[in-house]
Amino acid sequence: MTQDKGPRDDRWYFKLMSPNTKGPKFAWLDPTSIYINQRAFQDLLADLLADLDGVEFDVVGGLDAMGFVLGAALAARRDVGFLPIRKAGKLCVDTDKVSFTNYSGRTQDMEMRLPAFAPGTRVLLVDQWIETGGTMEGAIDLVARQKGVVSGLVAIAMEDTPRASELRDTHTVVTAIQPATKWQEECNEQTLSSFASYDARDAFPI
Ligand SMILES: O=P(O)(O)OC[C@H]1O[C@H](OP(=O)(O)OP(=O)(O)O)[C@H](O)[C@@H]1O
Repeated sequence: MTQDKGPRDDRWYFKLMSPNTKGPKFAWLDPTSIYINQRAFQDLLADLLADLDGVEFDVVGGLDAMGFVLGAALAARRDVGFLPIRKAGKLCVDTDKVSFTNYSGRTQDMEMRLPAFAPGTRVLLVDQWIETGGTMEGAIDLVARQKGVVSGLVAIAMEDTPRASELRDTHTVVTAIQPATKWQEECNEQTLSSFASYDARDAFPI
């Protein structure tokens, strides 16, 4: 059931997120349009940072590719370093590797440099969006294997799929789309009512 969270349920910048125009091989949603617009990007960061208040971490681990944008911005604001977790075959240093399957059903490999941090390091994992949770689970594994501590998971949106919901039960999760809001319901249905009036020009830099 929808829970009215007042202004928190009405984050104006969600309306800038683009629908898929390329068909089922692609994600249903493209949040990157939020990044284009200075006001939207700053408001998104401010909302996430407000909810991260009290969450302690030593480094932000950003997931390839779009988690780099959000993760690096949050790391800079919180004055910590940034650790890229990359799709396989890109890093020219020693790496640890996991396989994961994401929303597309494709199995891919993901790598993190080895070593990346000392045991006990607190890592905040950031990705743009979580659907099945497969990608995030892979990143959690990589951190655990180097004896890091996952201090939280951050994304713009996380669908209430079974594995993603399990992540909410087992970790501190901060998402711009708040659980039990109308945006969350729409996200679960993989269509936003704002798509009907979507205009790419609304996201243009001011
Ligand atoms: O929860 P899952 O089902 O695993 O899917 C979520 C992943 O898919 C999207 O990225 P994508 O792989 O499309 O790559 P991109 O970041 O390069 O756009 C998203 O940013 C997550 O990384």
